[in-house]
Amino acid sequence: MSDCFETSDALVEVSDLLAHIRSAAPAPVGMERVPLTQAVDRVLAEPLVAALALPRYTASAMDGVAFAHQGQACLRLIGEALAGHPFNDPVAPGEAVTITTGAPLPAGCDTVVMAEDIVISEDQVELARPETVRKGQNIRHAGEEIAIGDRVFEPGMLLGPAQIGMAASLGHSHIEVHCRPKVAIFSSGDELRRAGAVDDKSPSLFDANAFSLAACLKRWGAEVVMTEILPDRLDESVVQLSSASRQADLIITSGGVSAGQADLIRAAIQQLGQVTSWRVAMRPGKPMAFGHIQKIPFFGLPGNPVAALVTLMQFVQPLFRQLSGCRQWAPVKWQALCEQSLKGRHGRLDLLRGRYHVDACGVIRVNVIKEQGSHRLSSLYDANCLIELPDDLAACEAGTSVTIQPLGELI
Ligand SMILES: Nc1nc2c(c(=O)[nH]1)N[C@H]1C(S)=C(S)[C@@H](COP(=O)(O)OP(=O)(O)OC[C@H]3O[C@@H](n4cnc5c(N)ncnc54)[C@H](O)[C@@H]3O)O[C@H]1N2
Ligand code: MOO
Repeated sequence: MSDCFETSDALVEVSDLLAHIRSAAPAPVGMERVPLTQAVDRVLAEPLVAALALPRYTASAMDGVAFAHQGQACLRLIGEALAGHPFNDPVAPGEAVTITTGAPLPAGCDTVVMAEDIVISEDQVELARPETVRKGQNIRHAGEEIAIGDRVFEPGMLLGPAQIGMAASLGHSHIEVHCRPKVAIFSSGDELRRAGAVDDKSPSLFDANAFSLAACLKRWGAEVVMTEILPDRLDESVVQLSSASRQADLIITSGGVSAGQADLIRAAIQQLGQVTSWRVAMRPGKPMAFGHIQKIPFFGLPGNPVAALVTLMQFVQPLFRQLSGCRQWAPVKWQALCEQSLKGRHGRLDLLRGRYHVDACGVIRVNVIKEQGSHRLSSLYDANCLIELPDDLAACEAGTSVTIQPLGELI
């Protein structure tokens, strides 16, 4: 890693910090076999190879009648084929069977006409519009979706409901996934009290960050192994962080990382490992620190509650996804027309809280939230996106196209 990350207190550019974090990320955590019922939002650790074809057999796609297509309008009904109860005899030309959706197509049949387009009287079937019938219609062919031996999913895939349904269709009751990365979360500051504790009326405040950060990480699939408050004492912080480094795959602190006399987090990390980057050219989030204790990555997020969550989304998330084994993850970004002029600060990427909507012509339009203070958590839930004002712009006019990060995709 470059000296700039080790020694300089200059602001690090966002793209440089992201590259540094990516290169410093450890290998993905180990794997475990879990029941499919617990696999949603987990990351696949081994390829899923099909031992079966899908569909498993050639079947009807409609409720109706099956027969061999020869242009005829009238057929003799000889039986029925149901999903789960196939018709096992061959069907001769001129004959038909009633059939349900998903029932195996009997031998001799190649076409299905749906029930709405036929008239049945006793053992006769009349096709209402024979001229519209195409040979082979309404048939699902064995193996047309998945062939035996196909690599259906590659490792690194995030498993959603459709992938889980597919794994079940292929007969898997369990699946090999990466373990949940273990995360230790600390809030730093003598002013902090744990929600639920007695309010001692001193100028104290309830710890918001441990809860908001843990909530976000759990959504991403973390196992949060501890959430503790660190006092403004170096020795105590060193002991607790050291203990966390023996239990967690990732350590996150919030607060105590800027330039005040009680900002001890960087000093604690320097005793145990290394801070390789401090202060990023981004607002909110400037005082963020990154480093490691032994091989365990460490993020020192700023204490202001919005800054803590925004830096979690921007910098912790990419590393967390790598740690989880995700191979394809990238942040979602859209272009939107800004309806107001925007003000930021030259030399920093401003991430303004905004609200986007899609207008009647399908254009995404965005407005900035009035109050942007990074202590105001309400600015994050009043918003539905972050608006990027790049570091080479101090302002932009109304009507400019800007990049937005939809919050629904981030947290
Ligand atoms: N001289 C400087 N002062 C400050 C700088 C700077 O660069 N130089 N940066 C400012 C920015 S930007 C931010 S953000 C804050 C972050 O500083 P810290 O990370 O050291 O955070 P604290 O000072 O401990 O706390 C800041 C603020 O947030 C409240 N807080 C902290 N933890 C929590 C929590 N878990 N839940 C709720 N609220 C929390 C804390 O009480 C403070 O009000 O520094 C600026 N100053
Ligand atoms: O990280 Mo701070 O939020 O810019 O006040």
